[in-house]
Amino acid sequence: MASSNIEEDLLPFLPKCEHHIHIEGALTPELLFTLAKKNNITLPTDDKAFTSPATLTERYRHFASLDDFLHYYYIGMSVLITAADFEALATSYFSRAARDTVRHADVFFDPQAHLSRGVDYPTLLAGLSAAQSHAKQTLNLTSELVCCFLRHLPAQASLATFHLPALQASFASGAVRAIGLDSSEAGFPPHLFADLYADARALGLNLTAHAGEEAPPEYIRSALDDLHVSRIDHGRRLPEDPELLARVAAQGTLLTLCPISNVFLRGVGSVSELPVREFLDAGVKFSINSDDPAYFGGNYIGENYAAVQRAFALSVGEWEGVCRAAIEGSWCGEGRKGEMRGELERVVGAWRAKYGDEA
Ligand SMILES: Nc1ncnc2[nH]cnc12
Ligand SMILES: [Zn+2]
Repeated sequence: MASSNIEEDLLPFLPKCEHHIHIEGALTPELLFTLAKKNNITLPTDDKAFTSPATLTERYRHFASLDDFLHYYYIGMSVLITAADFEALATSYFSRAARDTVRHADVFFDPQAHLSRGVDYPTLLAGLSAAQSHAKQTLNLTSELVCCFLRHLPAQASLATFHLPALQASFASGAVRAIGLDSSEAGFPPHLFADLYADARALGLNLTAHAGEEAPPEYIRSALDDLHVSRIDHGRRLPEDPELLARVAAQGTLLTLCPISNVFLRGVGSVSELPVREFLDAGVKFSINSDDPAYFGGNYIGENYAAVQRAFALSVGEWEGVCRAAIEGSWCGEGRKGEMRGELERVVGAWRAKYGDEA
């Protein structure tokens, strides 16, 4: 039997599903400067990081926390004005993701951060939808949109935004089939958003929320009990509550882990400190994702898979399980899941035929 290196011989070929990508977090410094120029947006003059794409890239290597990152994230997205800008952003993400064999992506976007700047919802949705159609036709990459609400703003504001006619129309048409909760975590517990999630649930939307990225496991419990989410974004602090860990495993809730993000935002010192082995041992389902790849060293999903392999040396069977959980936890149709299951079987089967059962 030939000898194999899983990182090089298997991971690049696995059909991947990305569940935790903020489209605004895919805005590269280069595109940011290009759009700022095109749209006559003045970037902060009192911060030397905004001198050039190179200085901004360098600044992004030194985030002190989630909130330090969010400061740059909200400034960055101020360059997005027209439908074409949103289309260019999403197309750049989809093209890059396809190179990492992403077959399906559930993509977050932050409407409140655009509406507050005077960008209307139909404009941003037109741009994102055009990029989605193009990716489906040309890249074999399907996607769904996840409308995220900003938890640092009053819950009443998220409810008012949710009930705007333009958002309601996007839910009714199926253009947007899910909601999420993001931005600063600590001090903004999920239960504050129970009314929003109750209304979204009544419409049959899929539900997720960031929890346990910086804040303790009580936030994960609140997202489950008060918001009734079917996924938890991050959830890295779950093992601090063993009883909750057992419950998440038993009920099959999917965590959308973002290993390299957690290092860039100083939640952990290195990927090896994440509880990936605990999750595997306890039977907790998770997917592996990039979060805001343009802000985190240009590390997209493939690099996150590789980082997990370097830190935890998963077996081929374990990778098969991770990819299967990601497929089953995706918010795409059954037909698409069937295609991805088939591709996963073919890729793992070809690997086993070449290298043996667990080389
Ligand atoms: N990692 C993250 N956590 C919370 N909100 C976000 N918005 C964009 N990226 C985020
Ligand atoms: Zn996130």
